[in-house]
Amino acid sequence: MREVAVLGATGSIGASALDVIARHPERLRASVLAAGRNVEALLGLCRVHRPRHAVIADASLFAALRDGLRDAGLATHAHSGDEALEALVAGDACDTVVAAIVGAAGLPSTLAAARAGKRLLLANKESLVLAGELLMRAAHAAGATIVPIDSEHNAIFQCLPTAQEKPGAHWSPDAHAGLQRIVLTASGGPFRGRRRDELAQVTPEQAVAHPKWSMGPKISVDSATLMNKGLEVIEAHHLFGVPGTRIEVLVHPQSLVHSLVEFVDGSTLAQLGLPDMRTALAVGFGWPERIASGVAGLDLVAQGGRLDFEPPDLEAFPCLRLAFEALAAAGTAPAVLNAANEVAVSAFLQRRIGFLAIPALVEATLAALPAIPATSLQVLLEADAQARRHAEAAIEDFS
Ligand SMILES: NC(=O)C1=CN([C@@H]2O[C@H](COP(=O)(O)OP(=O)(O)OC[C@H]3O[C@@H](n4cnc5c(N)ncnc54)[C@H](OP(=O)(O)O)[C@@H]3O)[C@@H](O)[C@H]2O)C=CC1
Ligand SMILES: CC(=O)[C@@H](O)[C@H](O)COP(=O)(O)O
Ligand SMILES: [Mn+2]
Repeated sequence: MREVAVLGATGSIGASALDVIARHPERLRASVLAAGRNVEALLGLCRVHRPRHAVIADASLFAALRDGLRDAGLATHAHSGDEALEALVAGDACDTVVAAIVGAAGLPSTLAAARAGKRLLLANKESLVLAGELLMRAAHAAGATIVPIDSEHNAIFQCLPTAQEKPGAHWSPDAHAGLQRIVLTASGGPFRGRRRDELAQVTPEQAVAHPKWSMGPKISVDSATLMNKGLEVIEAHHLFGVPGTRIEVLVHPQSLVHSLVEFVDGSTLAQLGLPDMRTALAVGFGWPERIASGVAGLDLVAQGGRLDFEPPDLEAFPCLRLAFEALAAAGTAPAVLNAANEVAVSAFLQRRIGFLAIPALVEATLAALPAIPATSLQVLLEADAQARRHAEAAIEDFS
C-alpha cells in the first residue's frame, strides 16, 4: 500500500491525484492532505478521503481546521504551517509525495520529500526552476525517485529508458548516450496566432481560459504568455540533464502529443494521450507498472484526425526567450526569472498591470539583478526575495 501525501490537495492537480488514488483503494491511500488557505475545501476532501493528517499552511486557520475535523467526527490530525508540513512529508506518515503546491512556496516541502528519499511525483515546476540542481542532487543523494508529473516531462520520462532506470541520475556519463534532443510541445495558449499589439488589452478571464487543459490560474496565465514553456525548458534541463541548446519548443495546438525525444539514430519517440493529468499521475503512482487512470484511450480520428506543429512566436511571446536566456545565464538567473514572473502574474490577475507588462517586468528585473553563482540554497532564496522586492516596487512603472 502506498501512503500518499497530496500537497496542494485543493488545487487542480490535487483533484486529479485524489481521483486516481480513489480508483485504487487496494494500493493507494491518501494519508496526508495539505492546502494553503482554503479550509472549507480541505475539510470537504478530508470527509471523502479520511487522511491521517491534514495541514493548512496559514497558521491563523489552524483552529478552523481542527474544529471542522472534530465536528465532522474525523480522527484526522490537524496541523498548520510550513514546518509541520515538512516534518510530515519527511516522516513515516507517507512514502509517496505529490508535490502540487503552486509557485516557489512549494520548494521547502518538495525539498523535504527529496531529502527523505520519498517517491516524489513532482508537479511543482517552480521548485526546479528556482533550485533545480540542488533539488536533483538532494534526491539523488537520498535515493528519492522523482517521477515528473508535468505532462511534457512525464511524456519524456516515458520515452527515455535511462530516465526510468534511475530517475534523476542523469549525471552518470552514459546516462544519455544516444539522446540527440528533446522537443517540448506547447499548446500555444488562448492567444496563439495573435500579434503582440493584439495582446495589450486581453483580460485575466481570457488569459485563464486555456484551450485544452483545465488548470489553476497561475499556470494558465503562464501558458498564455508562454512562460509556462520557458519554465518547462529549465525544468527539462534539470530533470534530464540536457543543455538548453538541445531543448526545442514546438507549438502543437491539439495537445495530444505531450513531447518528443530524438535519438542519434534518427528515431523520434513521443507519448500521446488525451489532455488529462490523471494519466501522468497514474504513471507516477504505478511506475514501473501501469495502472488505470480513468482517462480513455486516444481516438485520433475522433480528435480531428490531424496533428499540427508550428514554431513559437517569440516576438509576441517574449517570455519563452527570457527563460532560454536565464537558463544560459545560469546561477541565480532562473530564480530571478521565476520570482519576477510570480509577482507579475499575480499583479496581472489583480488587474494592476496589463498582459504585456508581464514579460516587461520580468525582463526589467533580470536586467536589474545580474546572475551570480548559485553557491547555496541561501543564495537562491535571497535572489528570489530580492527579485520579488524589485518586481513589486517596479509594478507602478508598468501599470
Ligand atoms: N494544473 C495542471 O494541470 C498542472 C499543474 N502543474 C504545476 O502544479 C502546481 C499546481 O498547479 P495547479 O494545481 O494548477 O494549481 P492550483 O492553483 O489549482 O492549486 C494550488 C494548490 O496549492 C495550494 N497552495 C497555494 N499556496 C500555498 C502555500 N503557500 N502553502 C501550501 N499550499 C499552497 C493551494 O491551496 P489553497 O486552495 O488553500 O489556496 C492549492 O491546493 C504548479 O506548480 C503548476 O505549475 C504542472 C503541470 C500541469
Ligand atoms: C498540463 C501541463 O503539463 C501544462 O503545463 C500544459 O503544458 C499547459 O499547456 P501549454 O502547452 O499551453 O503551456
Ligand atoms: Mn506542462
